[in-house]
Amino acid sequence: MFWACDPALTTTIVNSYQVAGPVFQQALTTFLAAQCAIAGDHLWPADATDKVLEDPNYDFIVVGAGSAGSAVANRLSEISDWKVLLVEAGGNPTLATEIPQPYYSNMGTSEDWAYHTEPQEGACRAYKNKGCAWPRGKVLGGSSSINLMFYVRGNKADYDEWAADGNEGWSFEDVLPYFKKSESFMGKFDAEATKYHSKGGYLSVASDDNMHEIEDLIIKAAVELGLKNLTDCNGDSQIGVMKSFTTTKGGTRFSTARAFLSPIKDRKNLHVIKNAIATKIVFKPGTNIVSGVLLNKGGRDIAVNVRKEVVVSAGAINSPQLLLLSGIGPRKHLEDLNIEVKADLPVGENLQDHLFVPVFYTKPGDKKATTLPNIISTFIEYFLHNTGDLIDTSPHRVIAFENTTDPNSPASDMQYHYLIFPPSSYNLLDMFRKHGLSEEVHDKFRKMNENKYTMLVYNTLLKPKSAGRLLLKTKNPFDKPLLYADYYKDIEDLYTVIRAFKQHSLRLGETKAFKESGFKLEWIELDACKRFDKNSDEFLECIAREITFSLYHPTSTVKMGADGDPTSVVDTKLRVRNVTGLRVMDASIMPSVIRGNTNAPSIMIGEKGADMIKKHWLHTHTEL
Ligand SMILES: Cc1cc2nc3c(=O)[nH]c(=O)nc-3n(C[C@H](O)[C@H](O)[C@H](O)COP(=O)(O)OP(=O)(O)OC[C@H]3O[C@@H](n4cnc5c(N)ncnc54)[C@H](O)[C@@H]3O)c2cc1C
Repeated sequence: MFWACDPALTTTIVNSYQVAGPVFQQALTTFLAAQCAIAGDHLWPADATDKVLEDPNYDFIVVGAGSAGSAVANRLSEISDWKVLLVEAGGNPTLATEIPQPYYSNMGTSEDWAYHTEPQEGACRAYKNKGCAWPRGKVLGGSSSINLMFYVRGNKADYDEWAADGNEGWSFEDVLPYFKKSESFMGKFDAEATKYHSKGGYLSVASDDNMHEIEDLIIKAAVELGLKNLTDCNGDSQIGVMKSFTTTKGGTRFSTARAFLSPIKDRKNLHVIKNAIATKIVFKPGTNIVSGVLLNKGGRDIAVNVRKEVVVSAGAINSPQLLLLSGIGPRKHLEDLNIEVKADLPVGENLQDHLFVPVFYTKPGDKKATTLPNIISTFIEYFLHNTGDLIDTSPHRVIAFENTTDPNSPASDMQYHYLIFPPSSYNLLDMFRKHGLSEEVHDKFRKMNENKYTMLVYNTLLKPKSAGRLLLKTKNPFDKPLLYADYYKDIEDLYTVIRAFKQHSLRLGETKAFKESGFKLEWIELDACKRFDKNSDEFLECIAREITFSLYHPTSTVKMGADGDPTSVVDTKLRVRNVTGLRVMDASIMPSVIRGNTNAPSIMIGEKGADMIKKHWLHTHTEL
């Protein structure tokens, strides 16, 4: 029970403040009601553990209620004859997940799987444990409940490249209807928007006419550097600078839990079991035909049977982990762990991600915004009036895309984000500590941010040539898998980041807009990079290898590919090869990571995958 929604508790709390007078009591009541309205348990489907125990037989079992899984469960349960079970390792969204602005506050909480990459020589060197932080949502809505809410679909070329590699049905033209199907676009429908956006879907996509002065500044500076000012990176062209659309509505985050689960929370044929982990896919004895899933809830094993199909939507880390635990993966790796091999497939290979390296700009400022009374009044304003700084992700909404080798190419190789930290904001939320960076970086960032606005330009490598891999550490489903990011394994990736520094991020300081604003380039003086001249490539390389970050977009570990593609795990209908009754639908199936943020594409994959299942079972009625 979310405490602010409990009438008895609310009355007790309010009554205990009688001495403060009726006005205060009224304010407190409104405050508690607002909290309940934002994140109360009544908003989400109830937990169905009792129903599962009573009758553990389903037509479909969907593992993971994240970006893709929530969409899949919703669409499959539209067929009232189908009994659908959605299994989620986490619980309900919380107040912290639902307030848009302090998104990094969810890192390291119980709503985060909190993965870290394995130490590697050439990147993530400035982290305490030498591995980059890979947060993943462990909550209804999955990573869409803890993400930064940018609504970006990627570049048309991404999908056309997938199709050109033999993934029939996955060109941009093929996937656009599924992006539109999921979407309830809240911006203006001009000619371009009408082509690319739609109103009828579940997912609110917000476009805000208000421009924060810092957003305006960044756009002006980027335009000075030659980028076009666009209104929509999901429109005709992606290359340029713009204010991103966001998955927010009415002052709250619009996760896929809010979009796809909340409106159907009482649907009779959809059961949602929460805080339950799928530990193994089960097969009919002596066959490769899937018969169900083994779950673990609070230490208790629960076997659930499936009549039609299991859909794994546990994300790019947990989906391959579950397949490997179930005997689907590289033979040698499985045999080394004494796991019976069901299908010898390259699960966990081809791990791709977007890394970013920050460049810092600072300007003197007043600490006032981050003093305790100010923070409290900001929260009060949010709860009582649903206005103020917390209602959206302003002023962090600007993004830019460019191709650093060919300015005329329609396909980007770099994306820029710009995050602004008010003076002393580390007191409120220390992004560097949350990510596990060393005390040295943390202390130097604090010093930098003490009396200054600090802008971090995220130089994000969009089309990495390097790929890593995921392996099981042990066959215990509760042990985290080993994540080898292998950033910069292909040295071209490092060169692209350095080019981006020189073409964009370092040049921002030379623009009239930045000069007038007072923002100046400032480096964190890392001991490891001290010996290099700041104008040299060696210095930039050092920075790129020390303070490497993940932009939280791991993909492609259960790669989709055409028949005959030995690197693929699923076919173009997302069916796991050499196994019957099992599909994977989430970011892990992307043949290669798309040039943009990965939430909207994961939802699209869920929409398209669910449609494939419907077409199969409703129109052909054949066994898979
Ligand atoms: C901090 C952060 C910021 C980001 N910012 C953005 C952004 O601004 N815009 C954007 O487009 N993208 C962003 N992303 C990326 C985007 O959110 C993800 O790529 C996307 O949500 C992935 O969707 P998915 O369905 O593949 O997996 P997820 O959404 O991660 O869903 C997987 C779900 O499966 C559950 N699960 C896992 N294993 C099991 C199991 N064994 N049993 C039961 N349940 C299980 C998980 O708990 C989770 O709920 C961000 C991600 C993070 C973490």
